[in-house]
Amino acid sequence: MGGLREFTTSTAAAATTLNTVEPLRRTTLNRVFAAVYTCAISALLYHHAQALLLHNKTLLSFTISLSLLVADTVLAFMWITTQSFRMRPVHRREYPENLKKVTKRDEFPGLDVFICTADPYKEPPMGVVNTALSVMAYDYPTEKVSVYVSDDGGSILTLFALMEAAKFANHWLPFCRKNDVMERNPDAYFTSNQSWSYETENIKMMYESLKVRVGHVVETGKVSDEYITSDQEHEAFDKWTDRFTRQDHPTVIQVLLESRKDKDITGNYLPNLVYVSREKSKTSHHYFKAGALNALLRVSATMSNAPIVLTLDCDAYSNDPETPLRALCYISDPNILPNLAFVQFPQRFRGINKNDIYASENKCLYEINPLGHDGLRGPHYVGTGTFFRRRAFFGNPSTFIASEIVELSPDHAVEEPIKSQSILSLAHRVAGCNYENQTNWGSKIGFRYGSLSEDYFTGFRQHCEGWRSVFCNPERPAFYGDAPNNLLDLLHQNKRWAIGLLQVTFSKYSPVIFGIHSMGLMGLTYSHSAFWTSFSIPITVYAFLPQLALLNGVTIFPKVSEPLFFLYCFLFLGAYGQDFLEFVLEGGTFGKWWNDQRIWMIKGLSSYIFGLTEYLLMSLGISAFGFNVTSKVVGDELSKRYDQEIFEFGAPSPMFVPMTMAAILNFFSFSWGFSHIIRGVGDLQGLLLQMLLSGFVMVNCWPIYEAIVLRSDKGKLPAKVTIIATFLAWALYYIATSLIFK
Ligand SMILES: O=c1ccn([C@@H]2O[C@H](COP(=O)(O)OP(=O)(O)O[C@H]3O[C@H](CO)[C@@H](O)[C@H](O)[C@H]3O)[C@@H](O)[C@H]2O)c(=O)[nH]1
Ligand SMILES: [Mn+2]
Repeated sequence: MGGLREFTTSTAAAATTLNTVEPLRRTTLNRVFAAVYTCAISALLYHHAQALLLHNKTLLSFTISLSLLVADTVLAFMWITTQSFRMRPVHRREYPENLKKVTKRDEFPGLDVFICTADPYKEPPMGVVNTALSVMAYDYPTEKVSVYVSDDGGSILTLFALMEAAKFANHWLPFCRKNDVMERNPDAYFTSNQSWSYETENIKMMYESLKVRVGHVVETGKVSDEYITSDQEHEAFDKWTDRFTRQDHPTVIQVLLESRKDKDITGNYLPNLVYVSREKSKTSHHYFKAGALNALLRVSATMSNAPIVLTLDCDAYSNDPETPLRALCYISDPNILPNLAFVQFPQRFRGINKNDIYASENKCLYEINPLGHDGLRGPHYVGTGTFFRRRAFFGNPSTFIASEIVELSPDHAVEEPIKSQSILSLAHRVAGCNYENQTNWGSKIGFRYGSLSEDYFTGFRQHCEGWRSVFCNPERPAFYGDAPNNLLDLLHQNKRWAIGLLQVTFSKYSPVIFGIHSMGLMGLTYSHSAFWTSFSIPITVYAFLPQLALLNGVTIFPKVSEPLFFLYCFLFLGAYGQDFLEFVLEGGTFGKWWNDQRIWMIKGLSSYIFGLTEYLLMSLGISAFGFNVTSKVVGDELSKRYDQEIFEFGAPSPMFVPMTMAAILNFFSFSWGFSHIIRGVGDLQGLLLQMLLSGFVMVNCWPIYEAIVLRSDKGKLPAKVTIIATFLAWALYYIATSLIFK
């Protein structure tokens, strides 16, 4: 890593500002509010405990007090964990224009880009091609850039697409440079660019014909001879023998472009482009994406061993060619560098509809909470858009852990050309599926194993080791990816995350114990995500219990005349109000916030409950962990409904059942309450809060009512789900009424 050190000192010599950091103005207010809110929570929990200990004479009052105590304790705990990122939020800014002033481009450190893909049908090869081209065309010395694509799908289609990309890069890279193109993802460029010239027309035609060839190959599922132009390509495709399957195949490493050798049409060097499909066998564990990334860490070490590594999901294309320079503004800062593990850019998504109906932007996770993390040890690693220092994968900032062979060490210099026999055979060796046996990979070095949320776990372990990270959120989004575009995909994705988090929560590295012990408040930020699934407890309680009580005319909240009534109002409005303010202050709109809180409720009634259940089953050995890749394919009809902001249910799934039950039950309880008010019977004062709550849940459930009653399109709620949910809601009412409310 000599290269990185020299680079730092030379820039440090010039006293030019590369980055600034500033506390957010709302910090003091946050702290005052935290003190007041803590008192309010304590008062409420005291009230519940008292009710439970002193006044519980019947099964009814006991059940109610206990449920409310448990639900509110969970909410209180989760609220406390959020304080960790409200205590010291910061905004950073970086000045890449200054970097250009003080450093010569040929002093920039090398950059290895890792792109992961896993399934040519859920992750169309054209998407991978566009992502690869967008980073190959970075505004960065091309001979310092190496792009490695990991293909866990072991697909000849993806390899073919990348070969085509390599040929197209010859034209695309000079075109971008010459015309100073911002969208270096060709697809995005041709969709948005309106000004035409002969040159543009020409390159567009090339791109279109590439698309046709790749499309044809993907459609037929094989690479026919007409598309193979050289013996080298033949040799590569010949590796796909009859015995080759995605779960069982030898390593395939194909150098598609070699920098310092391959030149584009204007005579400039091209970056390295390497296709890697690590060895797979049915008898060994592959650790999903973490395993893929570790294989890339090693393969890239043998070939280019750049000190900076950028990890990207295959859909996360670059939207700004300056991005590596922004990362360098931190990496080259001698005040930050010694402990710096990574610079994290937020995940941003293309094609989100106006009010973001599925809250796919995940604004709190990707944009708001990281500001708070950044005032402590830095943002969590979110899997993509992350510039790592290679050194951060080998031990803590002061103690280096060597890997088993010297060639994989971060300061090992690669002397030979990457296509040389010795390099290629070493690269194959380190991509083998038994290579990691009896090594520290996945436990002490590299990306860490043991969680389906490998990003969360790896970043967490690095922070525990004493590393820090930096959050970089420039105005022009650095990367754009694909968000799930239907409800079920979203719920499945969140279920996977939930399971991944639980694997960490209940490991020996649990954030609440190990995390808080090793890094205090920062550990609390990780505890917040670790217990996401626990939100399902209060959400379930508040979606069903007050409503069942209402249907039985039983009051469970304070009357309007009692002081406790105002405590409830304050707690509710305080939490929602603060959440709303943060959302809007960071550029959100009311519409998006509203959907964000709705989706939170929906996840609580599906992803989290099912994630928890599946985690338990898996821990008992009843089912196995799997990584279900999120589809990046968009169907026409589906995307039309998405653009109209209509919820997509479509396929019948058990995940829809609890939320539909809640919708039905809240409708009936609200109607019951309403009819009693009209008739002037019942205790309105006592039942008011329950009525308000039912009303609130109903407004949130509006898309579900629509999907049950008003719609006839393919995305409506399947009748099967409605029937089962109605039956279960009725059964719940019947059981509760006859056992508890009798
Ligand atoms: O065995 C596998 C499974 C997945 N992937 C890749 O992992 C990435 C993320 O998969 P995706 O289905 O898009 O999951 P998301 O939930 O959308 O991804 C988020 O959550 C993941 C952890 O669950 C992180 O790895 C991602 O970076 C983060 O964007 C994709 O590029 C896949 O190709 C692999 O390489 N190998
Ligand atoms: Mn994804």
